[in-house]
Amino acid sequence: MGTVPSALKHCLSYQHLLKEQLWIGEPAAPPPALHPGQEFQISGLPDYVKIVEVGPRDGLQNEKVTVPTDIKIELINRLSKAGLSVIEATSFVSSKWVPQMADHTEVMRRIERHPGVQYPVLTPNLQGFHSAIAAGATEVSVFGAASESFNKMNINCSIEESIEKFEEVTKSARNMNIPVRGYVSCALGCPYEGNIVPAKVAEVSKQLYSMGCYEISLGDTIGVGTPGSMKRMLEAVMKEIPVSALAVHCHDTYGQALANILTAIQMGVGVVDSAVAGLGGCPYAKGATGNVATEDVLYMLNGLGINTGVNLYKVMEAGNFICTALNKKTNSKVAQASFNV
Ligand SMILES: CC(C)(COP(=O)([O-])OP(=O)([O-])OC[C@H]1O[C@@H](n2cnc3c(N)ncnc32)[C@H](O)[C@@H]1OP(=O)([O-])[O-])[C@@H](O)C(=O)NCCC(=O)NCCSC(=O)C[C@@](C)(O)CC(=O)[O-]
Repeated sequence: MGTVPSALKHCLSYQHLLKEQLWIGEPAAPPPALHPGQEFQISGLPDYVKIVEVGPRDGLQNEKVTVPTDIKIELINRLSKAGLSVIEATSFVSSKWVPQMADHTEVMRRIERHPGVQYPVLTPNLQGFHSAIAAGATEVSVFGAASESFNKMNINCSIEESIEKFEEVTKSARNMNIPVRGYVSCALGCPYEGNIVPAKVAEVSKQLYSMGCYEISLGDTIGVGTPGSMKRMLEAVMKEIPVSALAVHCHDTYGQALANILTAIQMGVGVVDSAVAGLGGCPYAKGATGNVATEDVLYMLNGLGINTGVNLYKVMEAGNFICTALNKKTNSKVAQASFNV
């Protein structure tokens, strides 16, 4: 904001904008009446998009300094009050591999659970699944990849071996009525193999869907995708899986995340993963930056008249809380503009 004249800054002050309906999380305003012959330029948009907030897990897992458990719990509690219906809380992985998530049990036991909010956790195998259930998880996610090299680096087994482990998890989960979500990482590129063909993404997605995952989240793990590659990948996956069961999970390394999400929702995808303050990165994808910021996704969706049920201002406050606790600057453009940081 350094070169913006102060008069303009005053015009668009945070206090002023907060008074606008868009900013306080009220249902999106109905579109203005059209003149005869006038059409909206953006077609095929849904009325509602579900946001899956992954900040407490994907966002924090990559932090170098151990984040105190109380801070994680407070973050989740604040997000729960913002109207989000899904908050990915932690992961039941090896603490030798991802030390930041070692307090998973305490997090799950101590968070305030709000009615209507799901708190899924990552479980790569049966061991993680049983620990998660013992800690009170009522929804889990398995996480595979469309790249052999990434899968090996991330969960120490081949894609085929991982599918066998995930089948064990989904079978146990089915017996306990626990919903399972499936991730496919490297859907638009891999840090070790580069380009990934859409057919491979479709193949792994189909395997996860066939074993009972109710939703498949397609991860642009290193944020290299563009609307073009997103469209090609989704076309391939949608031949195998109904679009109603798909989600997109975009990192913003190359600044393409919002454009990619818009492309996905125009193609019928109704679920978007994002992280408060754009926190994040994957420990096994060096150089990849954070997830797309929840605040920025909400701002875009509000502007499109798409309802999410989420209060943008409360998410911004939660983002401010975690950034202050971590002593870092938010990656959300919306929060930067609003708080003048
Ligand atoms: C998957 C494992 C556990 C395999 O790890 P492994 O070493 O191959 O496992 P193992 O079965 O050979 O067991 C070795 C040790 O790990 C323990 N172990 C075994 N399983 C568990 C478990 N569930 N929880 C806790 N401990 C576990 C097990 O008890 C044993 O302990 P020891 O006897 O040596 O003391 C390991 O590779 C791991 O933890 N990897 C970390 C994966 C991870 O969290 N990655 C980041 C999340 S994925 C992501 O960010 C991408 C995503 C989802 O956001 C989407 C996108 O952006 O694309």
